Amino acid sequence: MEHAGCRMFSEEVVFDRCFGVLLDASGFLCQEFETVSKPSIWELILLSLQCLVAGVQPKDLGTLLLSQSSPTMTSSPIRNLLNLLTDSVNKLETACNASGCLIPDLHAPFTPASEAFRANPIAAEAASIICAAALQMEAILTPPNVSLYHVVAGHWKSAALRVCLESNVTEILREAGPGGLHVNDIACKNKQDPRKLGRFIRYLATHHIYREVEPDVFANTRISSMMDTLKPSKEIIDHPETKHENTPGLAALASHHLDEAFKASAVVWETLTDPATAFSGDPKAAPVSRAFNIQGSFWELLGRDRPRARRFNIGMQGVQALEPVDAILEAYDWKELPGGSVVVDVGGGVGTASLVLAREFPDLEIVVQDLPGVIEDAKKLWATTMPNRKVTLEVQDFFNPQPAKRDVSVFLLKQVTHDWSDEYCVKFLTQLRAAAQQNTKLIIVDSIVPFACRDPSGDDNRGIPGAVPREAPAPLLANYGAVNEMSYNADIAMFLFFNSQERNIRHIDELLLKAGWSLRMVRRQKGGTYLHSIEATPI
Ligand SMILES: C[S@@+](CC[C@H](N)C(=O)[O-])C[C@H]1O[C@@H](n2cnc3c(N)ncnc32)[C@H](O)[C@@H]1O
Repeated sequence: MEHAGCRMFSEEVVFDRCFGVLLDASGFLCQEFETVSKPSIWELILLSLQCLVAGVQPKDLGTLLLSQSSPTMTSSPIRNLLNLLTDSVNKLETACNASGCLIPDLHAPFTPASEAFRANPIAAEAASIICAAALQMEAILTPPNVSLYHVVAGHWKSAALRVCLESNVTEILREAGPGGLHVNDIACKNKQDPRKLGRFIRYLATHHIYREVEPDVFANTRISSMMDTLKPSKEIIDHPETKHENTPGLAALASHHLDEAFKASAVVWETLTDPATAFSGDPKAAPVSRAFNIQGSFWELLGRDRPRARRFNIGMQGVQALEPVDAILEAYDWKELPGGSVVVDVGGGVGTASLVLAREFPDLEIVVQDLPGVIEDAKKLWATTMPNRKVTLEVQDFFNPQPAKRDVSVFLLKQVTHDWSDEYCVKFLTQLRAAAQQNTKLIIVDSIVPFACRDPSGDDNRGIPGAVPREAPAPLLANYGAVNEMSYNADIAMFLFFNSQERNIRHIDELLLKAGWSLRMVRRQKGGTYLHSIEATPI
């Protein structure tokens, strides 16, 4: 007997229905979830009663039983990922509520505030786990041919992005606001064919870079806003040659990668199979030289192409700006050095890192070494920034022997080794070893590429402190997967441009040993920086 709005059952009906539901649900579980160990009879009775009252079908009872994940039941991989997701979303929301930070809105432009939540390590870690779990779930469930084509078609997406970046779609859409703009109006401004342009924007909107607000009307997302030069669209459409001047630099960097790196990528296989370049470590054997048909290195290409050189420099300044200026202070326990200790910043550029050390540690004797033109620029910089600080700004090719009679406490090599292939690195590391005393430290500051699997070397007998990075919880990839992709991107870029590479910790260890140095510890820097510090001593 049933009333409107509520159900009334006689005892017999309850028993019959319970029993029926129980039988059906057990059958369903046996058929559909063969790997699941059997729930107890009491769990089944309780849940079947709940189902009966709620009007749930036996098939759904099976699913419900799984979701309640009794300790006796084995979880599926996607259920494990879902649990990680749920747990991490809880942690992220709690951390954001406590700090007053917002979880970013995909449809709002990037601002420093939109990323502020990452300053809290618990929130940052939770966000990484959520991304890694979601991507792994996607890899499990997306048809494998589609997954493969995410990568096969990578260069088509790059081509679409280049079209939008170079034709200033982001700036035009910024001016249109969140309601977006019809593709005909976008094309009218950037002088493109709307039927072609719309297809590229839609392709990117399918990956959350831009948003199709209504058919053929597009708006920016937080991701596309990263390409914004923040200049009026008319100005950069009329004067493309100065588009990147006085900008944050990420658009310049992306433009450089979508141009030179894109073209170099097209000839990677040819470079690896040509006997003249396949096993060479020469910078002139990099794919970029083949792509642009030049005999020299990438530097020579830039030397004869001013606009590309200018864009590259603006992009590099943008990358440098992402790195906290004071990160060098965490690279070594500088305060343990007695007053008068000599720190040599090898290939130190204009001395950006040394300026920080000179300010914080007035008693250190600092030497910045680089090639002649760079040292000229360094002199100008130090004269204006720290006119009263005694510093040695020295022209020194690091492939040559170091000046004799200098008792060096620390040789610092910041972002130098990744510019060179192994054979060249061994040459300059050997020169530094020849000039080292037994107590000299070598500090290499560079990125360290993580393995995509768990690294057992933390447990080996040598136990190098810091050698193994923080690893993601199982069943995630130990390196957190594609959310942590930037160091692999950088590695491939170093190959394309310089025939060099970013290295993993075992590779760095081997390189040091070949040049007479012994790896002692790794200082993993905090705060999202991609640079870490490797300390070595003479063997
Ligand atoms: C990527 S930059 C790093 C600069 C600096 N260490 C920093 O982190 O800001 C590499 C530096 O190595 C310098 N360099 C390249 N070849 C060199 C050589 N043979 N001898 C000395 N310096 C060199 C370059 O001029 C450049 O300043």
